[in-house]
This record gives sequence, C-alpha cells and structure tokens, in this order.
Amino acid sequence: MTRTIVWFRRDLRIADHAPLYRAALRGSVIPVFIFDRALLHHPETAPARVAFMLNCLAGLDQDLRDRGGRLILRYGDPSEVLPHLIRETQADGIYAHIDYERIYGRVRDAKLNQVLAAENLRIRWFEPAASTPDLLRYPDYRNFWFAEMLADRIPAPSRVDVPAEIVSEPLPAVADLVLIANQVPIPDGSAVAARQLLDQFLDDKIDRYYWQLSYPGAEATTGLSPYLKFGVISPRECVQTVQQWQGLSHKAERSRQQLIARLRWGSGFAQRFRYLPQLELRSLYSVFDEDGWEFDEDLYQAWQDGQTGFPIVDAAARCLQATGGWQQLNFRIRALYSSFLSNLLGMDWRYGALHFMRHLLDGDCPIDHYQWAMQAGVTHCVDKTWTRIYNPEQVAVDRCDPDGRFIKRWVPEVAHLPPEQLGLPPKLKDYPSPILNYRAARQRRIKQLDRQRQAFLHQENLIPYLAQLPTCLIPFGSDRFASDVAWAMASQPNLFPSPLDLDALDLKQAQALRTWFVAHVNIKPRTVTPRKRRRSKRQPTSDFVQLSLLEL
Ligand SMILES: Cc1cc2nc3c(=O)[nH]c(=O)nc-3n(C[C@H](O)[C@H](O)[C@H](O)COP(=O)(O)OP(=O)(O)OC[C@H]3O[C@@H](n4cnc5c(N)ncnc54)[C@H](O)[C@@H]3O)c2cc1C
Repeated sequence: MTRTIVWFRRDLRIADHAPLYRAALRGSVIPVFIFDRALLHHPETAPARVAFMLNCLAGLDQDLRDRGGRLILRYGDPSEVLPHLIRETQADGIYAHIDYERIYGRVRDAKLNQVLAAENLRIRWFEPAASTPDLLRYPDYRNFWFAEMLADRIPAPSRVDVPAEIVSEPLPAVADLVLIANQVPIPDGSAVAARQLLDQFLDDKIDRYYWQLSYPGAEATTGLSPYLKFGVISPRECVQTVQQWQGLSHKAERSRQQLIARLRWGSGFAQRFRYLPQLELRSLYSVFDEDGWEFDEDLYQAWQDGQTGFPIVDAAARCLQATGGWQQLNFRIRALYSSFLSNLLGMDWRYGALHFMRHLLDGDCPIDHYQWAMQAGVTHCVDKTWTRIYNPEQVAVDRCDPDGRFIKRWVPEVAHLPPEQLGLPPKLKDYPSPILNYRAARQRRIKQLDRQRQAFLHQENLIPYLAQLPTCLIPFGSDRFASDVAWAMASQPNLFPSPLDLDALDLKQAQALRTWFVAHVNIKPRTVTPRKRRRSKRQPTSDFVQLSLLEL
C-alpha cells in the first residue's frame, strides 16, 4: 500500500489541508511534526507561543485519532529527519505546504530539496490558499485572494491510516524543549476552540466589532490570531463561515466586511514576504536603515517594562508580557505602542518587532515585522500619509480607553485617577514621569522621515533604492539572546521558495511591485460585497476614529 509522509509545519489542522487530503486518498499516511532546534532557539521564539503550539499539536493529534490515525512527533534537523523517515517507513515521499513565514524556513526547505534530490527521494510542495509565485499587481492579488477564499474548501479526510509500527516521541512540555515557561495563560489550541471563537463573534461581537475594535477593554475582536498563525483554522474556512451568516443587520454587515478585509491583510503581508524575504531583516528602503536610528538601553528597557510615564503605553507593555497580547492588545494599541518606540524614541523598529515576537501568542513574522516597519513609516513611499506618529497622551485615552478600564487594569499606580487624567497623570510617588516630550519627539521624527524620503520619493524607478536580501542572514537579536543560528553561517544559502530577484525586474514588473507598497492604490470593486454600504452621518467610522489618534 502507498505510504505518504505529510509534514505539518504552520498548518496544524486536518480540514482544508490539501497535502493531508491527497495523501489519504493515496493510501497510508505518516503525519509528522518535527521539533527543530533552529526554530525553538531562534531569537524571536516566545515560550508562550511554543506552549500554545503544543496545545495545537495535541488538538491535531486528537483530530487524527478521531479518524483512526495519530500524529508522529520527531526531533532534529528536518533535512536529516525526513530522508531518514522515508527510508524507515518505506514511504513514497513527502507532501507539505510551502512555507515562507521566515528566512530560516526557506533556507531549511531549500536544503531539504537538495538532500532529497541527491538521494533520489521525492517531495511534493502544495501552494497554500491565496499564495502565488507570480508577481501580481496588488489590485490583482486582491481579486485573486477573493477567488481563492471562495473556492471549494478541501474536506477533512474521513480516515487517516497510520502504519502501526511507526513510533512517535511523546508530546513534550515547554521545559522539555529547554525553554523557560512563563505564567502566561495558554488557551486550548484545537480547531473546535477556533470555531467556537467564530461562533462567539457572531453571537456577541459582530454588532460592535467595526466600532470597538480599537477599544482594548471591549475585547471586540475574534481572538483568532494565534489559531491563524499556526494554521489551526484556514483563512478560507473563516471567510466562508463568515460569509454564510444570514440576516445580518447593517451594522453587523459592516463588521463582517471589516473582518474579511483584515483577514486579507494578513495574507497580503505573507505574500509581500514571499516576494521580499529581506523584509524580515530590513526596512523596505535601504536609506532608513543606513541613516539615523538611535538606541538607548535604559529607554528600551523602560518601554518593555511599562515604565515610560505614559499610562496607555505602559498598560500595553505590561499586558503584552502578562498575557501574550492576543485578546486585549488589539491592532490600535499595538500600533500606538510600537510607534512610541520607533517614532518617538527613534529606535530601530527591529528592536520592537523582536520584543513583540518574544512575547506575542500570535507572533507571526510577516505581520509583525511588516506592521512594525509600517508604523515606523519605513514602508509605503507615496507621501506623508504614512507617517503614523500616535499621540500617547489624553487623545489616545479618549479614543481607545475612554473609561480607563484597560489602563487601570494594567497600571494600578494610576487606578485612582479619573479618566481625564490618565493621558498625562499628575506627579505620583510610585509612577514615573514621562520619559519624553511628545511634541518635540514628533517634530524630530517628521523632519527625519521627510529628509530620508527625499532620497527616493521622486524617482521613477524605485528598485535601486529597495533593500536587497543581505548576504548575512543571521536573525536580528541573536547577539542579545542565546540562539541557534548555525544555519545562517553557511555561505550563500539558497531559499525555497525563491524570492524576487530585484536586479532582474523590468520596468513593468517594478511598477507591479510598487503597487504593494503605496497607500490608496486604485482597487476595483469587490465581487463579494452583498449590500451597498450607507454611511451614517452621526457615527464616525472606526477608521476615522483611529486615524484621528495621529493628531497633535
Ligand atoms: C506593531 C504590530 C504588530 C502586530 N503583530 C502581529 C502578529 O505578530 N500577529 C498577528 O496575527 N497580528 C499582528 N498584528 C495585527 C493585529 O494587531 C492582530 O492581527 C490582531 O490584534 C489580532 O487579534 P484578532 O485575531 O482578535 O483580530 P481580528 O480583528 O479578529 O482579525 C482577524 C484576523 O485578521 C488578521 N488581522 C487583523 N488585523 C490585522 C492587521 N492589522 N494586519 C494584518 N492582519 C490582521 C489576523 O490574522 C487576525 O487574527 C500586529 C499589529 C501591529 C500594529
């Protein structure tokens, strides 16, 4: 009987999973997950996220058992473990989704391809939904995304037959992986739990999501991000579930569209990284990295510890470390917190992205790094609209936490103050004074960004100004945290899938690439909008409320 290894990575589910479905159609399946030292000891690894991943693996194992199978766990370098597993099990070959979340994975997979080819062993790579090797214009990618999301879902196999003699290591605890577990509460990682979050969203949040997604105290968002990060549920299942909901009010309809748009943003960031893996390590334009970041260890520490003297910033800092951020640290609070470091303290966004990744339960390299770079103003190239310097004073409290619930929960030193004093509290014994002057810091950053942007803003061909993939691929932060980066020392490693070769792009391709990095790119109307939107005169849109945080 044919045997196929299915290699799970960040697609820890049985539904809407083409490699598993196809393998089960062929015969026996060997579903394997490999604990890889290089990822477990990457400088951006968060023990809390690993703990959540272990819960996801337990959920995947249970789903496979419900179909007669089980998950096989192994340890080591996949380019050694997998060829060995093929020989041990007499498998035909390996099925796996392509993965381009980070550079390490692409180096690993290129090496695996080489090792397998040298031994005449086979692997079949499957494209994840909404992923393409082709260089599309962004509006075309958007249409492609909708088409992929509306395509038929791949069913879960009804049976998964795993050969009885194949042994698995037991599911470890975080400490067994030589990581220091912390006190962050870790949610259930099963697909059932992810689907329940969608149900709860429909029952309890959809009427308010669009209007409250910037209020951390409201917890109005889905909470799906850790599940999407590890692929416990596919974006296609989320979109199709959401699309099926009938009889929604006008308000709920607006929320539905907003949620679908956000799911698309997530896929779009991943696609940008597929084209340009250098975005993991560098700003989009090289001038931003070459000219003028500042660094001060004490200020960096104060920002991490929640000791800046700006209560909303400090609440974000403490919430991130205590909870892994997935429920309360919504987009706007993350943006405000990140802007404080890179724009107001003038520190390299990579220090912030590193800290986020070391704590976020949903830490996802393309979303995290790209969002950090975006909030720092070093991605989009058109004009000042992408200078996102958030006011962390009373404006932020009024717009994001008007009753002070979030701030008071995380910064008890200011819990006795009325909301109107939470922006800039009076001098307190046990709470620091502000570590910077907002207006002065803002002016300094605006001037710096204006100057840096002049280097490329009016050039017709932007390609020469884009950062290239560096020859040294050592991850940022490996000098601060003990990590295993031997893989990055190999001379000229290959990447799979291949990135765009910037030097080989013609002008038309260069223009297509540019559409991914300009705001307000002309986008055709979508096909899935079921109703025409009416804009209420009285109620400001959430975008309006959020962007008004950029005020002085
Ligand atoms: C500096 C910064 C760093 C971030 N780092 C991450 C990260 O590491 N991982 C992560 O999943 N999100 C990240 N985000 C985006 C956003 O804050 C989270 O996706 C969201 O808070 C997750 O909560 P949710 O699933 O309840 O969101 P919902 O609003 O319910 O959204 C559903 C899903 O849509 C996607 N999504 C939502 N907002 C965004 C967005 N702004 N950009 C891209 N995708 C989005 C996510 O997959 C999310 O799970 C970051 C944002 C900023 C400003």
